[in-house]
Amino acid sequence: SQNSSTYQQLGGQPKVEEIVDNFITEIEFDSEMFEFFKDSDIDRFREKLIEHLCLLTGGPCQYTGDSMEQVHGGMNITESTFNHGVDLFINAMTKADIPHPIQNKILAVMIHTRDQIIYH
Ligand code: HEM
Repeated sequence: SQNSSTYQQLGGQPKVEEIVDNFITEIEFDSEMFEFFKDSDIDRFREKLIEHLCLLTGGPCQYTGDSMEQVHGGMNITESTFNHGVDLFINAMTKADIPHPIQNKILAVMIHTRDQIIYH
């Protein structure tokens, strides 16, 4: 409905966690993406991405991680790598059975982080 948040529509915290876990699996099996994460603390990444996705979709969360610029600024992420990451995220949502209209709502808010993540 118009009055409920995207967070509620996608299924709340259990679904946010399922999407993030699926996304981590997608990254692990993708050599281009895994290269960026090979020295990362994946438990921290999981925790912060869950908070971030909850907040991004209007859920009752606080984000305690670093800013998108701080985290991604030194990584030289190209537009093509960013788009590839979005594709993996779509796979993660599809495997969590998120309906396509809800996927589109999530992508619409996520796209605002693009300029903070791509290398300029
Ligand atoms: C496809 C391009 C992307 C790449 C290659 C990438 C890469 C990374 C890497 C390697 C880390 C871990 C940093 C570390 O170990 O300290 C990270 C953290 C993170 N990323 Fe990305 N990322 C991408 C896109 C995104 C997008 C689209 C979002 C959200 C909309 C996002 C949200 C986050 C968050 C919330 C963290 C955790 C920040 C923290 O720990 O404080 N990333 N990213």
